[in-house]
Amino acid sequence: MDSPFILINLKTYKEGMGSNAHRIAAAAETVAKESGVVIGIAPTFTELHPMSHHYSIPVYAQHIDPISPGAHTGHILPESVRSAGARGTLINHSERRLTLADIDACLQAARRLRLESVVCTNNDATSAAAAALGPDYVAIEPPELIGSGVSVSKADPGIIERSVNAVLGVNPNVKVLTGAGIQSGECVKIAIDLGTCGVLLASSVVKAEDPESVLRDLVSLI
Ligand SMILES: O=C[C@H](O)COP(=O)(O)O
Repeated sequence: MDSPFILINLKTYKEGMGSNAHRIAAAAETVAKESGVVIGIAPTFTELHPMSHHYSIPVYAQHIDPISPGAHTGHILPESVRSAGARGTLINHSERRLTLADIDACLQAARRLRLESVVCTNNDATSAAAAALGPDYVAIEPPELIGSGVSVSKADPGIIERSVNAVLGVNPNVKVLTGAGIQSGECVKIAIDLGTCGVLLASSVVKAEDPESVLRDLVSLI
């Protein structure tokens, strides 16, 4: 079995920018080394290269656009994300939704560039649809729990279980993450016991006064 995976999305929180982004990345690097858990970070686009340059942890983009190099303005070019040192990318985050056709085009770009793909979904039906497109990961996140402080692991374990079954039924090579309100080692353990390989989270780490101690707690039961 692969190592458990924790992916920290810094979103556009002010607490996740500049020196704070470095503080969180350094904490993630320390805790990953101590625990053997893979901890990745998804900073804002302009901080992809500083993060990939300074830290050994995997760095992910928060989004790519389904475009190739050419006459586009104000888009996120998958090639630029790759050359900034990203290991992979989120696709279709709840706060950056795409059409199914665009998700497919983003996945083709990710495969072409050898970027790991994490397609976010909002329920088990969309998890199955995403799995049919063959991403590396599907991340199931009930939108109403995102940033709520209420953990999907405790409030809605059924959606995790149903999504794991839906994804594995469609494509057993796709790994499942879950997210929304994840804040403790107990939340992570429940998610893993339900068949996911880890979690996608943001506010509990990004807004913490001491991100390192939250990360230590998150890995404590796995
Ligand atoms: O990308 C992360 C998710 O949207 C979860 O956010 P949250 O941990 O703040 O609920």
